[in-house]
Amino acid sequence: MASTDHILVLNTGSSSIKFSLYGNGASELLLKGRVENLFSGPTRFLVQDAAQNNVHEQTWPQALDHAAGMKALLAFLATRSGGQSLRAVGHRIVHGGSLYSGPAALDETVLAELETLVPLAPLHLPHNLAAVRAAMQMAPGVLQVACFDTAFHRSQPALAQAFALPPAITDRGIRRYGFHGLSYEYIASRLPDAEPALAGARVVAAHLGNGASMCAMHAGRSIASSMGFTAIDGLPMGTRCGAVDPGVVLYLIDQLGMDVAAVQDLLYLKSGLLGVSGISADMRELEASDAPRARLAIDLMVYRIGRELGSMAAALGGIDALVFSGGIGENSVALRAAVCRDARWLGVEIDKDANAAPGTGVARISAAASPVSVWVVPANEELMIARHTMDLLHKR
Ligand SMILES: Nc1ncnc2c1ncn2[C@@H]1O[C@H](COP(=O)(O)OP(=O)(O)O)[C@@H](O)[C@H]1O
Ligand SMILES: CC(=O)OP(=O)(O)O
Ligand SMILES: [Mg+2]
Repeated sequence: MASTDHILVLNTGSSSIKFSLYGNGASELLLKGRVENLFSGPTRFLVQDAAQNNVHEQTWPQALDHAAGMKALLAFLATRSGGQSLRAVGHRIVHGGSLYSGPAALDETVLAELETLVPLAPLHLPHNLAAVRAAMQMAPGVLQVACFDTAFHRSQPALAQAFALPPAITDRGIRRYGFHGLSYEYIASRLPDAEPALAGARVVAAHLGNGASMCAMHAGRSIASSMGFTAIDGLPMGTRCGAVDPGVVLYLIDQLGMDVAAVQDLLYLKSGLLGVSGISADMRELEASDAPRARLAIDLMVYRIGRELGSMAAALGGIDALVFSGGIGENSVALRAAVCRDARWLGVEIDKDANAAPGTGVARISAAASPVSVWVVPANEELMIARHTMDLLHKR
């Protein structure tokens, strides 16, 4: 590799590990890779260069866990020269609690603090922290930076972060945080390039991937999020239920005799698209299925997105733009069409052809006369992490 000043970014999600390697600070993408289908299998590891040529491909007939996925990823990175110019590793850390409102250099003290937040993000934080430890071992002495999903939402008004609970409870950090902040921050950074007027606009963005949430942004700052204390709140997701009446949890424990582990397993891993359909957590499989329960799972997701959109518009006092991102938001033509159909009352008018083929970059998919513009913005949490990591590196 000719370039220097490499930054490695690790994005450990609930079912995948993504990485990006940047050269010359964060300005040049060198490699991008993804270990996917962890737990569900068959696990696949694909690495592409900046021109999207496949440079490494590996599949396993079975399902790998995060540790085995990380091992394969590190083994691949070890085969690449340029390790000597690795300046920093940036990590996506899903929860920063009330402790962190911006990127932080990772050390044992910070790791110990983050360990205390594991119950707030049981599907993500253990894997995030394991990735940090693996990277520390791979590159001892290299700066490791935590970039938090929650940080972008700390600008929300106090009311948006509050639960109607007594202070004795809320003082213990039990409040709304919001997630997918790195994705929303990236979206906020891209929209003004596409349409300068959006810099000061009221925007609702939907990050619809395995985890799914929505965010209301005003002038590029988060003012409300569909996710709250944990990443189960809000929309139904691949395997997570989204918002349920808290009375359901009490009933599960008190009347159905479920213990905490069983409730956690149900709400985080056996609900959402998978739970409702009984078929799959994968939107592609549900869209390809004729089963009525597959249809129901998709309809429920679309319905909840519509309800949440109304709530976000209320928080913003109106809406100027709607953005789709994440694996489902970027790729499901049918879901975008259904959400926009239900949002006509807000002034959303989609352009059918543009929606059917938005292309690969930031794309406008609304009709020219639509009062609310609609956009597809491919998610890029990794670039946001690389930028934050470079900033912290320069400050040191
Ligand atoms: N062409 C497609 N059509 C519909 N859904 C898709 C398509 N491609 C990917 N998806 C969906 O995107 C979701 C995964 O989103 P992604 O953002 O990649 O996940 P993660 O949160 O793990 O990063 C899955 O439900 C998958 O089915
Ligand atoms: C916060 C969250 O839900 O993340 P992911 O989409 O990676 O599961
Ligand atoms: Mg995701």
